[in-house]
Amino acid sequence: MVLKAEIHCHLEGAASPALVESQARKYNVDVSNIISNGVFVWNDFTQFLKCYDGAADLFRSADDYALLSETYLNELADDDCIYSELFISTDHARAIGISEQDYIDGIAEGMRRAKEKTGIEARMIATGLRHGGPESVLRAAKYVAGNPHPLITGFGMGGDERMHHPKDLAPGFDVARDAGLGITTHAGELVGPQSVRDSLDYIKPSRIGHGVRAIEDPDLVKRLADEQIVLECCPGSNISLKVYDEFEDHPFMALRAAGISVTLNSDDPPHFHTSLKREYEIGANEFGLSDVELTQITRTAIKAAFVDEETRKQLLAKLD
Ligand SMILES: Nc1ncnc2[nH]cnc12
Ligand SMILES: [Zn+2]
Repeated sequence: MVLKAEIHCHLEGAASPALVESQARKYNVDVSNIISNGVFVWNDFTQFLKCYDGAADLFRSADDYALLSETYLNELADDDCIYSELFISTDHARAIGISEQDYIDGIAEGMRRAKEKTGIEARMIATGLRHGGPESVLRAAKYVAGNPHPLITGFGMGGDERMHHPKDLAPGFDVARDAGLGITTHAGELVGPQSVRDSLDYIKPSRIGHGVRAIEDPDLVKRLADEQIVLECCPGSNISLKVYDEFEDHPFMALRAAGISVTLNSDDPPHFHTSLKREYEIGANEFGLSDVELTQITRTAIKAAFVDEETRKQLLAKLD
């Protein structure tokens, strides 16, 4: 049995079609535009984001969010996951008209219940939405910096990487860093190496979400290895979004061979027909990783986690 850890998963993107359909019944909403035959439907990244927002729109109270985080974390724990970092977005709270505080308290309550039941440790990474622009990222950062929560330990950014330059988005990350939060950002998923380089220069993260397209530039690969930047790789997501056609084209093993710290993650599991368990299976079956090597990947994730040192020590001890 390989113990697992996940440091890149979007909470709203982890809601299963069954859970979204049950929420749709609760709020009497038609979801046939985003779910067909029990599967999320979208064709490209832009449509995926719309589908994601449609699912997120059905979580409308602290109780709904507690149910969502508890359900996902219990599933993870069943698959031998001991640690999970979930991307959250206070923009979603604003979109559904609940307070940021209710949104965060609901998620924290779900985390508490899952931990009580399974022992799984979890933290939140607040995110700004890139396509919302610099002001919206700054607003999200200011909220979490001004309202510290013990389970919010990082700040990141998702959304459309094709929009806005990291230089313009950096002020929000400066606020979050000054508040003591760990920093990560999506880059090198939809856009090539320049996006990763600009993110390193201006956003100064210790981790990059995806980052896989760095492989297109050998100097950047060396920089990522030298600076010990950890990549939150999500191979199933990359295949689903057609960043790569086949797993044999995926650069996971090449990045790893170049000395970069890589991890395995599910991103938005039901949208990409995956789970953390399946990502580890991809590691074994497509990339040829042994159980010892997969456990090393879990260790890398925990070493890179945005968590206090005592918790990190306890988690690492479980792997020995
Ligand atoms: N794969 C992804 N890339 C960028 N933003 C996202 N938000 C949710 N999933 C995402
Ligand atoms: Zn992501």
